[in-house]
Amino acid sequence: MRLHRNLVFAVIDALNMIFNDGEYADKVIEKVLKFDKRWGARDRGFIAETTYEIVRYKRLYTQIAEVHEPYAREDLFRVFAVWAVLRGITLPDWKQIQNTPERRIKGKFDELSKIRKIRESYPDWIDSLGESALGKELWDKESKALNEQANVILRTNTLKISRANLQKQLAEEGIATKALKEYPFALELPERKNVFTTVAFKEGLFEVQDASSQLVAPFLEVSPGQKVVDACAGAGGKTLHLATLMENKGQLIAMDIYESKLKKLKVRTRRNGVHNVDTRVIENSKAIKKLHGKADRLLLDAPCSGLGVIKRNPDSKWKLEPEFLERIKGVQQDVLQRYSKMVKPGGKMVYATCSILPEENYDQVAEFLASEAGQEFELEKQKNVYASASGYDGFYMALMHKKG
Ligand SMILES: C[S@@+](CC[C@H](N)C(=O)[O-])C[C@H]1O[C@@H](n2cnc3c(N)ncnc32)[C@H](O)[C@@H]1O
Repeated sequence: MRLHRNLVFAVIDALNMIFNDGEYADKVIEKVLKFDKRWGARDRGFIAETTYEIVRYKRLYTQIAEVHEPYAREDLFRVFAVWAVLRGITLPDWKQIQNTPERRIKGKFDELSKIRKIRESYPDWIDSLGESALGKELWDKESKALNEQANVILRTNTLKISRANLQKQLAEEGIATKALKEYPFALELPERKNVFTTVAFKEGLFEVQDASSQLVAPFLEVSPGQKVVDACAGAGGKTLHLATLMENKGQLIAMDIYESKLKKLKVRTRRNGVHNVDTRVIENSKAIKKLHGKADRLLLDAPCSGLGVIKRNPDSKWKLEPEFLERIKGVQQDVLQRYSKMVKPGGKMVYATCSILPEENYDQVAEFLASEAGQEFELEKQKNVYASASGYDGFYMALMHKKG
């Protein structure tokens, strides 16, 4: 591979914004890719993938490069040179990376790779938490699997098209896909492509949604005509999926504390041809009380650490803090306690997170079931999805019913 100066400079700029200015990697990539209109798909791919790879292995690469935060521009070039040497790329004769000690880099890599938290690049606290929560064997696998690049997965909007026909239409638009056997609505792209410019996307024939995330809505066992509440709907990834399972019939109430997210959801419902969604901002407890005892089904797709979706958001490894985890666990239990009252007798509720930590998952459900609010509920089934076993994001979901 030949390195192009302007593309490498774009990577350095991106790393500076992510590591030194604390900006989110996805937003930074979006911004940097706009620097030069002449860049083609390959150039863009190089910038995005190299930046993400360096963010993923930040601890390993910065330790090999012997640089410390905040990183000067020359430090970021040293980190980049480490990445290139370990990839077996011949370094060009640029002054920024002159005298890169290739043998020393390889030697340090061999030495530091013996230590999991450095090899897989996790902060100390996440690495010890992962091992104590999941056990050494599972965390060894999971910490590695969460560093793999996430493939693009689509969910067919079955309100408009079947999966087989969507696959055909995308093929006509030059997008090859593979139907995933165990995920009835999913198509996976073997090769990364921008799917948002396709006619199929503009017509609302699919949404981009990880395969594990596609397991959540079916777990709630909804049917057409029901009254379903999605209480942490955000921009509506799962709301849209619930609407397809309800065949656009019945009432689907999408709630969130942020109006801005619900606005994005509305745009998506229009594109998807979804007509049964009613959005409600949770400004105070009134919005919840109004629905006490009314819902046939309730989805609590709770805010969480996101430790299951590190593939997609590798910078969260460096942004997440123990205090945030403690705070979010409080929100998770509060949501279970107060929002569960919306379920009517005989109704069902799913509590889900994109975390792999038992303290955000089963432990929360167990605490809820043992509390006064949980007395009327029984756990029907639960599922832990690990990236190392599924190849997709890490998730947790628990289905509970309220006694009739
Ligand atoms: C995991 S995200 C939801 C993702 C969304 N369901 C999807 O599939 O695209 C969790 C959501 O909970 C919202 N949230 C945080 N605290 C909340 C609360 N107390 N009540 C309701 N929603 C809350 C966040 O704004 C965020 O959108």
